[in-house]
Amino acid sequence: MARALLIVLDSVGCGAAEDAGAYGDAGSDTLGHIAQACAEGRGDREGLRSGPLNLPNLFRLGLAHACEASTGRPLAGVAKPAQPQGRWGYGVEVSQGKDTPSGHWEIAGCPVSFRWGYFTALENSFPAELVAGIVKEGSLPGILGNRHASGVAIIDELAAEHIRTGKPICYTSVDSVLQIAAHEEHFGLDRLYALCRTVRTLVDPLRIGRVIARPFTGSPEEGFTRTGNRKDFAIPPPQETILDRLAALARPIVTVGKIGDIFAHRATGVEIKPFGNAAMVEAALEAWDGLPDGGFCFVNLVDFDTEFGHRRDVPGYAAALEAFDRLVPHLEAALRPGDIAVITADHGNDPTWPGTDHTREHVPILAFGPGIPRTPLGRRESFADIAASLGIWLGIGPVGPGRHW
Ligand SMILES: O=P(O)(O)O[C@H]1O[C@H](CO)[C@@H](O)[C@H]1O
Ligand SMILES: [Mn+2]
Ligand SMILES: [Mn+2]
Repeated sequence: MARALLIVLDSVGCGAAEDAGAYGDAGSDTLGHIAQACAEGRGDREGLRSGPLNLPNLFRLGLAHACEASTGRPLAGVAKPAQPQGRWGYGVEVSQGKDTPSGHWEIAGCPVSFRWGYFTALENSFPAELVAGIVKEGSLPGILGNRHASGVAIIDELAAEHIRTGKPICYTSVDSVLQIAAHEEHFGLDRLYALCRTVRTLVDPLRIGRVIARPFTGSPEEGFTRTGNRKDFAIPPPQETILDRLAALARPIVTVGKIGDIFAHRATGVEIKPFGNAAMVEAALEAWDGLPDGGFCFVNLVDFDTEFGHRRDVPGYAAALEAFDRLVPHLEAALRPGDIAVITADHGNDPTWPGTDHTREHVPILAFGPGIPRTPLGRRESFADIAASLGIWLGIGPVGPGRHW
């Protein structure tokens, strides 16, 4: 029986979607602009990387073809192979929102049909009643922040005051999120998680997608660093996902990285959560090796987004792509006859774009495996085509409203 390996490269978009203008993102292009910057020498960083974007394995599977089909422009500085060895295409998001849950749920066969709640005010972002609720239910002396912010910057700015006062740092972004940063020792990690659970119930009526714990360590003298203990408290997907269908049929499921959090731990099987892209691929390969027939392994690689997209770090993003590319042959070697692997993304996060938020983009879709034909997938009108197709591949029928390939 077939097995399926689905890898989401978090934020690796391949060109502005037709509706990107409604998100302030017309012209954004995560992969295209990284390739362009690298071709022009703006992707160089001493000791890290230099030169044109070098992704020989992903290009061999059809990534450059997918980018060009999405934007109508070739990737700068990249010679694309004449005949890709994978099935390549790109997906268009139908859900309203350029956030991680929307992208992942749609990939899993559950597009988001409702509108998320957002905290749109840049300052004093949280309604007064909500702040009062957080303070009361969390037994807190108050909160800091209460505005739109980039996570690393707001910790640098407010961590000392947080330690002095015991007030957690609460902030948001253009996404449907309420993030809480607190010091692992001074405030306490378990206490931060408990606070996030409390706040989760408070923001449920506001349809906020995620409450995110952002623990950090350090001191004013040595500086502060976010740790790997980030935890997302998401609302569950509103309808069946491919995970639900597989779990109901007692199929083996392994989820790696943020997947468990994103699906509110519903039908997420054995959850593995190492820190960092390389460790996640390694853990996924190990789990895949022991995954029985009919099994599904669903992986999210978050570093592209968190470490480089939101930080608007082009050389860092390019280096992370190149590091992943070097692991692709290991993924290919791990596929047996009957297996399929799909590499895709959940939204864009163009590191050359103004601001620090996600960008509304198409995503690449690369499918490969020993028995997979090399015909193009073309343009897919929903990310949900992935769940529909993997459902068929796994013998459980198409899942969700997508059209299978
Ligand atoms: O700046 P940081 O804290 O990384 O926040 C980012 O992470 C959040 C969740 O992905 C996004 O909404 C974005 O604001
Ligand atoms: Mn994401
Ligand atoms: Mn993000």
